[in-house]
Formats: sequence, structure tokens, C-alpha cells
Amino acid sequence: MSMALAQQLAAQSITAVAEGRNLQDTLSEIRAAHPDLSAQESGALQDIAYGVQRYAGSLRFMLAQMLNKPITHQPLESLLLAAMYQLHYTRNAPHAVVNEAVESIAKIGKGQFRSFANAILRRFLREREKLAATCKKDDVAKHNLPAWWIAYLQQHYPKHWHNITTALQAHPPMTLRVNRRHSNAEAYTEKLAEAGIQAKVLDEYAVKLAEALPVGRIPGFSDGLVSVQDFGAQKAAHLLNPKNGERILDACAAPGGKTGHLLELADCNITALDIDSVRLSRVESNLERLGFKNAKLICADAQNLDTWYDGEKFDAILADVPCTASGVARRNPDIKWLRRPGDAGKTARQQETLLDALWQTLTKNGRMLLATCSIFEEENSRQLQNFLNRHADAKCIETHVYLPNHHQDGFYYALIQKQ
Ligand SMILES: C[S@@+](CC[C@H](N)C(=O)[O-])C[C@H]1O[C@@H](n2cnc3c(N)ncnc32)[C@H](O)[C@@H]1O
Repeated sequence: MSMALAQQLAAQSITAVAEGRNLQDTLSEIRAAHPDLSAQESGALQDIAYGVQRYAGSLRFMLAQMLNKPITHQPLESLLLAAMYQLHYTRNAPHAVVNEAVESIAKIGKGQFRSFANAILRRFLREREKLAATCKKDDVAKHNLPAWWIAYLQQHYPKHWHNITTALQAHPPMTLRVNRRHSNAEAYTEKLAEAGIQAKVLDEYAVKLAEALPVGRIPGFSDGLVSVQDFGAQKAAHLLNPKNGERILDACAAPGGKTGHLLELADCNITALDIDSVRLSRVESNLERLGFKNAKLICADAQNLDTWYDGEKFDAILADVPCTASGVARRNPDIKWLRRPGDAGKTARQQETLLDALWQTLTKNGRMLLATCSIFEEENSRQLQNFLNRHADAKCIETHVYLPNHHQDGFYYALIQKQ
């Protein structure tokens, strides 16, 4: 494999995120432009690209400690960060990492950065333990979160903020939901053990793998025996509690993790809606894999009722509305650096319009579950309160805040009933 290529492409992704672009989309574009990447190169690209975002606070801080003035050339900084990540967090041969990065950097501009890059990376090799120790003195470097985000957590979660920051920089767990129509967590864990895969039972139908695996290696995945779904996300369908024969709307359904779970729980009539046709096609393939053929899939903007609603009310609605995704930032670590302090307020206003439209389609005594994968209160408790203030016929039945920890991501749920 060419380490230089993986490093260069990862550096491209670091530059893209620094310019405000989403990492996942950027990596899809990079892969599409390099169809000949080997599986190993693609894996290395993924590891460096995600790793740098996960630890960008400390990597940038350590880089700054070695500079007299900030680097203003983004591609140069990106290649240095990619190499520093490899030196500090991977087992790649250090001298190969440095040599490849210096050669790539030498090709930037007129080659004026070669000796500078060589000096920086060799110094990092010698002094990285000492530099890493200095990260403890800087909050952004220590928690790998922007200062405003740390301040927000300290203010809103005075008892838990430290655990949250620790969870947000860890690698996310890989959790499976066992399809109750076929098996359960105990029995499936035995199947995993036979395949030499270590796992822990979290509840009757949830299993956490000791290590993340490609889905192709998960026994029974392609036959719908299990789905990959975070433990916190698995709470949603239980809270909505679907019953046989009910008419249920999954209003923001893609990629269909919760749609499949609702159908595993009851033989209900599901309408799964999503604004994004590409993402909606993933709902279709997920349901097909699980063997559910009767869901009605609609590509539409849920708030434009004229375009999709047939006038027949729903017994229950899952409103898994788009949000800042602050609760799942460890799965998409670029989010930490892309979000801005006012973003939760902005998404909350978009959610508001969506929730008001959906409320009109709910039957009397019906229930709507407001769900977000956020830990920002604007999108959660404040959103709920504002909703209750606007709708005299709405009553909150229960709320749940799941903070990110070693078992689950961060989620918020509010079950609201129509009076
Ligand atoms: C948090 S994700 C949903 C995750 C999904 N419920 C699951 O469990 O797999 C939010 C989804 O809302 C969709 N969305 C955003 N705005 C929408 C709108 N106005 N109408 C319908 N879907 C929308 C997005 O395309 C995205 O797929």
C-alpha cells in the first residue's frame, strides 16, 4: 500500500473540514475520485481522517508549541497534522511517516516548506511525550472540544460535563440490535462466540461488540438477524411502543434504523418519510434485509403536508428530527469543529416548524416522540417546553436524557400525547 497516498488524501480531507466541509461527504468524493484505492489505503485514509478530527484540539496545540508563528498555508498544516496523528496514535513506522510527509510537503509550492516540515516532524518524534504532557494545561487540547462547547457543557451539566467530554473523544462502541423475531441477545452472543467474536449483552436484545467490525463479518447481518444501532438509539422504538395494526408515521426515517426496530416490535402500518431520496433508498434496503415488505416509503418534506399527507391521522409519530448531532460527535468528530455556538438555536427553529406540521397529522390520544441525537438543550428540553406552550392540546408523558458514555451516544426523547 502507498502510505503517502493515504496521508495526502487524508490531508485533503483535513483541509476540507478546516474550510467548513463535512468529513463524510468529503471522503465519499475523495474515494469516488480515486477508484483504484486498495482496501488498505482506504482504511488508512479513514483512520487518519477521522483520527485527526477526533484529536484535533491536542494535535493543533502540540503543533503550535513547536512554531514561532502560526502556519497560514492550510495544505501544509493538514499534512503536518496527518503525520503527527500517525506518529502519536498509530503503529506506522515513524521514519516512514516522516519521510513520506516531507516528500509530499516538498511538492507544495516551490518546495520552500521541505526543511521546515522535516525539522517540525523530527522534533515531534523526539519530543512528543513532553508535548503531549503540556496538553493537560489547555482545555481545548485536553478535551479535544472547542472552548465554547466545553463552557456550554460546564454550564448545563455541572456534574457530568467531564464524563461527557471524556466520552465524546473516545472511539464509539459498536452495538447490535438483535431482531426479536428471530433471536435474542443471549442466544446471539453465543453465535458470536462460536465465530470468535467477543461481545457483551446490554439488555434482552442489545449486544455491544468488544471491537468494531465490518458488517460483512457480523454473523447473520445480511439475513436480518441483527442491525447496527447505538444502544441509546434503541430506546426510541420502545418509548413510542407501537402496537399491532396501528398507523405509524416515521417522519424523518432515513437510514431506517428506527423504522426497522418499530416493525420488529409490532405488525404496524408504517409510513416512512424522508426528504432525502438517496438516504430514503437506504431505508428500503434496510427493511428488505430485515424482511419487512409492507412499509410505505415517501420522499417528501414532512412539513409540506400538501405534498404527502392523505388526511388519515396517525396513531403515533416518531419525530426523529434533524439536529446538531452533538450527542453523536464521536461518530462524526468533524462536527466538534464545524458547529458554531448559535447552531442549536437555528436547528431548533427548523425543528419547530416540522413538529407543528406533524402535530396536525396525529389523532386525538395519539402520541408523538420527539427524538434528537443532541445534548444541546435548545433542541431538547427547551424545544419541548416551547412546543407545550404553543399547543394547548399537548401533554408531556415522559422525557429521557441519555448522555454519551461507554455504552451509548447522547440522545433526548420526549413522549407527547394529544389530548
Ligand atoms: C436524525 S436523522 C434520522 C435517523 C433515522 N430516524 C434512523 O433512526 O435511522 C434525520 C433525518 O431527517 C431527514 N430530514 C431532514 N429534514 C426533513 C424534512 N423536512 N422532512 C423529512 N425528512 C427530513 C434527514 O434527511 C435525515 O435522514
